[in-house]
Amino acid sequence: MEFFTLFCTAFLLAGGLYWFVCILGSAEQKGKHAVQLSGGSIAKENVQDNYQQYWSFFRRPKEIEKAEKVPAFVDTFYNLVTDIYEWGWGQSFHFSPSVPGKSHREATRIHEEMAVDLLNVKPGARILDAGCGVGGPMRAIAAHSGANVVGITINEYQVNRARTHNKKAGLDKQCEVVCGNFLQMPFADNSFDGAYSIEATCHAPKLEEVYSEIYRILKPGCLYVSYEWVTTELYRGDDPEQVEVIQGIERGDALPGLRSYKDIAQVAKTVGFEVIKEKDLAKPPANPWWTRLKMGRIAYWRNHILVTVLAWLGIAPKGVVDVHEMLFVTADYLTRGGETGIFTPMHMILCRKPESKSVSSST
Ligand SMILES: C=C(CC[C@@H](C)[C@H]1CC[C@H]2C3=CC[C@H]4[C@H](C)[C@@H](O)CC[C@]4(C)[C@H]3CC[C@]12C)C(C)C
Ligand SMILES: C[S@@+](CC[C@H](N)C(=O)[O-])C[C@H]1O[C@@H](n2cnc3c(N)ncnc32)[C@H](O)[C@@H]1O
Repeated sequence: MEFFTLFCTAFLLAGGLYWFVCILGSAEQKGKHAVQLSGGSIAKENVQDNYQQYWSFFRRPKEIEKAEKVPAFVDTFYNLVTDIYEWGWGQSFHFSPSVPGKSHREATRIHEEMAVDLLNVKPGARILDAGCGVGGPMRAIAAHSGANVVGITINEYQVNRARTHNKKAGLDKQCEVVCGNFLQMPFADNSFDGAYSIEATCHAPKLEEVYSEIYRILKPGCLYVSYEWVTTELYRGDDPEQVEVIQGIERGDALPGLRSYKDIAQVAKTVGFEVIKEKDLAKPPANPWWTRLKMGRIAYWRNHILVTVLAWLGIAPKGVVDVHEMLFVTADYLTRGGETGIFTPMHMILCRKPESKSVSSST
């Protein structure tokens, strides 16, 4: 009898633990499980040190001004956060307006499909995803449009994750992933029929550099759409509370400095684009994008306990607790940025590379 009681208790405890870690702990059906959390390409024992290194960029503000150091700093950031993002958010690392009656997953897909619809590309076209993450948008866009998508990301761990997901989804023929810097892309001039970037170019120290690269690889007459992270017309740089929110967003999201909405079209024109459309997709009638962050407050606490226990057991790297804590704080700054309207992660700009000027034949 005693053995039976012991057996039942152990069975219930093991079942409960499995449910807590694998069912509750995974917010997305196909995301990572909590037990698989890693530091990306960083060895388990070095995660904590790399987290400290990440913070040192902000402790010494001069470092961040050195533009050439930014891609390496962004790479470290994505080693630290990629698994947590996938586990707690899904395979698309961006926001989208909430859509009444639709799940987060559906709202995300709608936002991604809108990008490729704006590009007006035909099935079989070759399009670029600048800053592709683990490829959530790339797969949705390839499936929706029939285009062949080439994604580029600075982070090698994401390249491997994206390739694995592409294969699993049966989209590996249509989706290619390259590890590289979008400030110096390994692609020929005039070789793409369209390009998009979703919440990625905010990591570029100088927007001109990434926009001019995208301009270079696009065929004349083709379109580029970007969803940019910017401060809005409501942002006041002399209000300490607002400055704190914006700096909080920069620190928790590896941003070398948020730009103003006013700068985006200006930069696009400077590198040669014609600006066709510009719109903050977060503005009403769109529903708030930040509710998904707010509604997960209980889930955050559950995740925090889970991550702490897994690190204590030696299953997750120690530094993962710090990274999770940092994201928890960042979620609050992002929510405040959204609620006050001083920040948007979806300032959309649609541009065209002009048709090449016809060369008049000499007589
Ligand atoms: C475009 C970028 C990333 C945007 C978002 C995908 C991420 C920004 C903040 C992230 C998160 C914050 C809180 C985390 C939570 C504490 C954890 O338990 C589960 C994951 C989070 C919800 C996580 C998920 C991704 C974000 C929403 C930037 C970097 C340019
Ligand atoms: C917030 S994630 C968005 C990913 C993807 N667009 C999505 O929505 O799921 C930003 C992406 O930009 C990439 N990135 C940032 N700086 C980069 C650079 N200099 N070169 C290439 N990729 C970069 C990151 O590696 C990451 O994949």
